[in-house]
Amino acid sequence: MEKDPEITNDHAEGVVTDVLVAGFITTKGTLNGFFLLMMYYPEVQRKIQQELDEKIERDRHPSLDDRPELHYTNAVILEVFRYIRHTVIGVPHLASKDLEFEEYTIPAHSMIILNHWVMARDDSVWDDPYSFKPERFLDEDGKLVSVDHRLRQQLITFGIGIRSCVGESFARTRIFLYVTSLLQKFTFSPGDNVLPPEDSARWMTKAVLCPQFLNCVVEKRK
Ligand code: HEM
Repeated sequence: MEKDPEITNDHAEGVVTDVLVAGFITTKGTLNGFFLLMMYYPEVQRKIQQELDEKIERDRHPSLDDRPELHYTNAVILEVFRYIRHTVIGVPHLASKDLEFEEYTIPAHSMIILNHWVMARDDSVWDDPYSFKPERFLDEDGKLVSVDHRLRQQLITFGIGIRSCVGESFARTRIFLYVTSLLQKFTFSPGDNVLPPEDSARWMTKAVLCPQFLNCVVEKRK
């Protein structure tokens, strides 16, 4: 604003709101969902910790270089994206010209909104879509299926095309680092707390879906 008089308070507020809404709330929502599911599925949490113990020594912090080795952990993160699907719909787009798609004609200037929720639960794509199954992203050798695998192509958590999420790489790397750093050192359990519903359809609807509350016990691992 100091250098360019055309940049106004409105622009600055817009950028801050974008980063807060598009960046913070979405990433926080994924992490809320992730740790909530770890409490619903303690055996999944244990398997991640086991993988971390095998692949990373306890006195070394996990880093992005460890990412290709942590197949199970990566599969769980992907399944959390699919299962909670907290960014229910995409950002509205406008058809720039008349389009033909299957039996539909979409006139120019129509608003197009992707329904991520339905896509993440489409039973013609996902086997048993209402179950939390990280193994669906692993092959028979327990390795993460490659990015061009049918299921990973169908999981468009961050949208698709030139207007897809600009924060995708930032979000994916931060989520990996949070998850691995925390589970390497701590175990999450409900203790005496009541957990919010596992089903994200019963969470609060804000800019994204988020659990109403999340209280838990965090214990240092021995
Ligand atoms: C788990 C975290 C995140 C999820 C699930 C997510 C998801 C999405 C989705 C579905 C879209 C719409 C894409 C489309 O319409 O095709 C989007 C757009 C966007 N995201 Fe993210 N996002 C996340 C994190 C972030 C972060 C960390 C930032 C920035 C720091 C960010 C900034 C944006 C912006 C600016 C757009 C609009 C892009 C455009 O219209 O060109 N997002 N995001």
